[in-house]
Formats: sequence, C-alpha cells, structure tokens
Amino acid sequence: MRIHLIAAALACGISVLVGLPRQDWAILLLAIALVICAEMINTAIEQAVDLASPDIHPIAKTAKDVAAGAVLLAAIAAVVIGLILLGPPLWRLCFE
Ligand SMILES: Nc1ncnc2c1ncn2[C@@H]1O[C@H](COP(=O)(O)OP(=O)(O)OP(=O)(O)O)[C@@H](O)[C@H]1O
Repeated sequence: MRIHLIAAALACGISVLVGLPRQDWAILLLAIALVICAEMINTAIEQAVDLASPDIHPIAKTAKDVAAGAVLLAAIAAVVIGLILLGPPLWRLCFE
C-alpha cells in the first residue's frame, strides 16, 4: 500500500508539472482509486482467510493468490494508463 501511495503521489506531481487536462486527471484518479481499492480488498481477504483458515489449505491459497492477482492486474493497468497519459507530455517537457 505504501508503494502504491508513493507511485500515486509521484503521478499526481508529474500531472501538475505537465498541466494534465481535466479529463485525463479524471482517468488518472480512477486508476489510482482502482489500485487502492484492490489493495484494500486484498488485505480484507487475507485477514478473513487467516481468521477462517489459520492452517495451510489449498482453498485458502487460491483465495489469497486470486486476491493478490487482482492487485497485480490493477497495478499493471494503472502503470499503462500512467504511461499513456503522462509519457508524451513528460517527453515534450524534457526533450523538446
Ligand atoms: N492458509 C494458507 N494455506 C495455503 N497457502 C497459504 C495460506 N496462507 C498463505 N498461503 C500462501 O502463501 C502466500 C503468502 O501468504 P501471505 O499471507 O503472506 O500473503 P501475501 O500475499 O504475501 O500478503 P502481503 O500482501 O501481506 O504481502 C500466499 O500468496 C499463498 O499462496
């Protein structure tokens, strides 16, 4: 969660720097919210699984792995969205 928040703060800082348009801000904030929501749901599932099944169990493993996979998918999507929105203006700012 700490890493996600640092990445989100970095993306917001760059967005301010490059003067990101309003619609792009909305997409960026949705992507950030998606990752944070996925991380919160993952934590909730981990805690619930540990409470319900403290011992090793294949179903507990599946539940935790699927929840962690959801976070990974959301994080990859957020990185791609960040690159699409911030890549070109950042490139112009640095090299043109
Ligand atoms: N009760 C269990 N039974 C079987 N496998 C488990 C169980 N608990 C955890 N595991 C396996 O061990 C891995 C690590 O479990 P852990 O609870 O540390 O989750 P994590 O994804 O590393 O959590 P965190 O987000 O805190 O880093 C899980 O992804 C799962 O594959």
